[in-house]
Amino acid sequence: MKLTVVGTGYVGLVSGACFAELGNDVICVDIDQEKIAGLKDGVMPIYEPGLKEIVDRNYEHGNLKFTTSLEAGVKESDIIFIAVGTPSQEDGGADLSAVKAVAQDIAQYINGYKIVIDKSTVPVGTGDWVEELIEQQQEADYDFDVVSCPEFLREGSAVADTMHPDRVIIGTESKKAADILDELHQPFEAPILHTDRYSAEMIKYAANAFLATKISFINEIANICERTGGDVAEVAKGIGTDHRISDKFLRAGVGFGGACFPKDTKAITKTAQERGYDFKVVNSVVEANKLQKQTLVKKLKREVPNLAGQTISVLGLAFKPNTDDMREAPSRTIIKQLLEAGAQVKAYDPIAMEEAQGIFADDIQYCKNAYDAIEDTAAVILVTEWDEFQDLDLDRVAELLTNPIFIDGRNCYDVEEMKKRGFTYYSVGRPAVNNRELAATQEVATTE
Ligand SMILES: NC(=O)C1=CN([C@@H]2O[C@H](COP(=O)(O)OP(=O)(O)OC[C@H]3O[C@@H](n4cnc5c(N)ncnc54)[C@H](O)[C@@H]3O)[C@@H](O)[C@H]2O)C=CC1
Ligand SMILES: O=C(O)[C@H]1O[C@H](OP(=O)(O)OP(=O)(O)OC[C@H]2O[C@@H](n3ccc(=O)[nH]c3=O)[C@H](O)[C@@H]2O)[C@H](O)[C@@H](O)[C@@H]1O
Repeated sequence: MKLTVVGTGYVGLVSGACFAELGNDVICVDIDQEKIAGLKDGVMPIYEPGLKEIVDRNYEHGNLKFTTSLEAGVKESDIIFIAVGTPSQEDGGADLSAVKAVAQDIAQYINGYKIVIDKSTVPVGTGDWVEELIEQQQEADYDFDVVSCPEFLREGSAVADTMHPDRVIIGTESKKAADILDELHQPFEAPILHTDRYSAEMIKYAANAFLATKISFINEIANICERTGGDVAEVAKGIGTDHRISDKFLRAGVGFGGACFPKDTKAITKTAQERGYDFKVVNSVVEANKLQKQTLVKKLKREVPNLAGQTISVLGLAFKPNTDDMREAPSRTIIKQLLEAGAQVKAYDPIAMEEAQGIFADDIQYCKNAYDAIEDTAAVILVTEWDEFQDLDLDRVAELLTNPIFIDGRNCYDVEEMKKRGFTYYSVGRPAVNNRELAATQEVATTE
């Protein structure tokens, strides 16, 4: 089939490349000329494992094309995916200006029956006004259908998620569009759910809000474990074996970040509020997440109450491993807190260093590896659980630190092991190892 994907970001590029890989002719359109020129030269605008191979292969084969011309994209394809960004506005609502711009362009260039698919995450009802806009602004009277097919890929595993989705949602009441889209999605061999357009739009927000709720829930259980005793990893395992709960998305940590959970939780509460409904659960999820991002520096301050003039190392800047995306990354809150307290920051991330320079400029020191970041610092804060941070040479880490203080935001290390090695070790929802208290206990033990 002939497809056009408008917006060559994570979703547009990955889904465009995957549809091409499955034998379709795909045109990827973007207004960003530099991005399109780079893609034509084989330069990926994002770091995503496995993506470059698929893009290169299909570009060379001629069934994946890149252009800035939406006119060509609309005229040459029967199916047009809208995959532009829908970032948060100041009030938390979704900024739909890019979706509107694309809808206007589609109206201008439509030249026959088209299926316009909204793949961007958009509030319920967006499909209605996209349809109205195209209907009112097109010059002729071409038939078209507007369908909601939300995307569920995760960054870092986007290619695998796209190729093997848990399900495909097709939100339309048009039988013609549904039949064509069934055929398009057949090769994914995934369950296809047909819904009306409103439900499809809501499914996306409900899914993200629910997953975010699981994370904030387990983070709060972790915070309580720290006060009562108990190990949150054991608790997560204990509740996760109940199939009704499942063990997925129950890793306590430093709060969720990224391009979607933060913005989509705010957008769904905003939509509810606009309709006179206070979405209490998700409002609390947002609030709990904001506080969670601040917990690591609070733990550090228990050991180093005055951070002014101290140098602290931060391991991991991306919001999660296997991506260079730093949108709403917890590292940003942590570094801001450290700088405001007068500390200096040495940071390292395996992939996101360039991205980080665009954000922190000269405010922090960029290091060439984890050990370089740790050297001569008063404490290390592990923020993103990249593989290479889960297997550090701990003796070397202890030697390089001026104080063996290790704040682990992702529970990468074993508490007993860290105790044995003499670290002051704080993790999330597990017992802390505090050298001062340890020394005191040992003293008591010796005197007794
Ligand atoms: N990033 C992710 O993992 C996921 C994102 N989503 C949703 O998909 C949508 C897209 O997200 P991302 O791919 O992350 O966005 P992005 O910000 O990475 O990319 C959006 C692209 O759209 C382009 N664009 C903006 N206006 C345009 C226009 N008028 N014509 C052509 N191109 C235009 C931009 O230049 C940019 O390249 C959002 O609604 C997001 O919530 C859904 C699932 C996963
Ligand atoms: O709408 C979107 O854009 C996407 O948002 C998330 O995907 P993504 O943000 O790429 O990454 P996740 O793996 O979901 O992680 C999000 C955040 O939650 C955190 N997280 C995740 C899982 C967990 O158990 N604990 C936890 O703290 C991660 O560290 C990260 O900061 C969803 O998982 C995707 O299904 C969805 O398509």
